[in-house]
Amino acid sequence: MNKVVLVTGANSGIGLALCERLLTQDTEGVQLCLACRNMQRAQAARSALLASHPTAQVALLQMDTSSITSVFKAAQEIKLRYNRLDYLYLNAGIMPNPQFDVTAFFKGLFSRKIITMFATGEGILTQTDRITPDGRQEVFATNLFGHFLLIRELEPILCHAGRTSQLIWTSSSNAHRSAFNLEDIQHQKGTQPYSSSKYASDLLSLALNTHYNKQGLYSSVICPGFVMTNLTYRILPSFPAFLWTLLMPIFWLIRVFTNMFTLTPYNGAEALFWLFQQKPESLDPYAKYHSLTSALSNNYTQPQKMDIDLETSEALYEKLLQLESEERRKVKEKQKPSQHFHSNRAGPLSS
Ligand SMILES: NC(=O)C1=CN([C@@H]2O[C@H](COP(=O)(O)OP(=O)(O)OC[C@H]3O[C@@H](n4cnc5c(N)ncnc54)[C@H](OP(=O)(O)O)[C@@H]3O)[C@@H](O)[C@H]2O)C=CC1
Ligand SMILES: CC(C)=CCC[C@@H](C)[C@H]1CC[C@H]2C3=C(CC[C@]12C)[C@@]1(C)CCC(=O)C[C@@H]1CC3
Repeated sequence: MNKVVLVTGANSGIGLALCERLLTQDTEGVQLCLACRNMQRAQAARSALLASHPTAQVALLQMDTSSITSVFKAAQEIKLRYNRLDYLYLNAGIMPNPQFDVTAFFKGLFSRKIITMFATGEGILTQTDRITPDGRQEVFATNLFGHFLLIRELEPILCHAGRTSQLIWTSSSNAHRSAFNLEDIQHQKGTQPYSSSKYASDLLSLALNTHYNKQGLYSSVICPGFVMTNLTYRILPSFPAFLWTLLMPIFWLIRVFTNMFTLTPYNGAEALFWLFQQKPESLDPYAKYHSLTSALSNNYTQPQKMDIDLETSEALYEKLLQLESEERRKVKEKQKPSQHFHSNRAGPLSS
């Protein structure tokens, strides 16, 4: 039976490279669904995939992970289209308005933390977040909460007796405990919403394993390394794309010191692809699976223990469940007037 694979943020960068790799390995055996916010970009991605794999099954789905209504609507559509979902890649992500601290960067160059700085971006990046029309912090909503709601909505097709399904989060080496605060899970107060959202995804993955493993659903976290994509190009907006290309020899040199400079989306997708081939029961819920590229350009995947604990992961899970109830209540409130006219029809969000 074909494996059904859904990838969020699949129209570019690491998500698109993963789709290409999945089809290259098994064109006929995979039913791909690209979940994207922009259908024009999604169409372009589909055409590119079909150009190299003309017989592949590639479907498109409109979903904006920052919008509660869009996520609920997309989940309904997925449940109508598929009666099983084998892999759900939670890959869509943003880092809006990044500010690159040039002074900290030059200080870092002459400190003992130079390798860590290049591997994680620690200490040199901050962001200014925005509020979504739903009233949530945009980075939290896009990178974490929209995905959480999607998983909860897709529970019936993810959890099946007698078979397993996998959730695979694209996290980051930039995920730090210090950026995350249980009292401010949306990161309203700080300047590192990206790091906070990625650390929250590490915690949430652990909690999902605690709550869903017995139903055959497993969650893992990967880090793609540092990859040149739209997300990273925006970090230095005044830096045109060709200057990034000119920096490539320096980046290849840095690879001698840190194998986290995977640089291409293909290399960055290594761990995502590797997890596709693993038995989920054999994976470590406390590990982050890193895509790594050696100085000689060999790709491999390596697990590294995450700086997370069960207690914090459970506390975050509880808070997310509370937010979920709030959102469901709001949606029901909005539906109330129209219920008058459609009294006997169960609404898409009635679960
Ligand atoms: N590049 C890197 O070095 C690293 C990246 N990552 C993570 O990898 C993931 C993929 O990013 P990457 O490939 O680098 O960057 P890209 O910007 O190329 O890809 C991000 C994808 O997410 C989509 N997306 C963004 N916001 C939303 C939204 N609200 N709803 C639906 N889709 C959305 C984008 O769509 P659109 O094209 O419409 O913007 C795009 O398809 C992200 O989670 C990122 O945090 C982690 C570590 C390092
Ligand atoms: C020579 C020169 C101008 C170097 C600039 C390098 C920095 C812009 C990068 C060094 C490490 C990079 C990095 C990221 C962004 C760009 C760097 C800071 C990320 C934070 C991007 C998003 C992630 O999820 C993790 C990345 C870690 C490394």
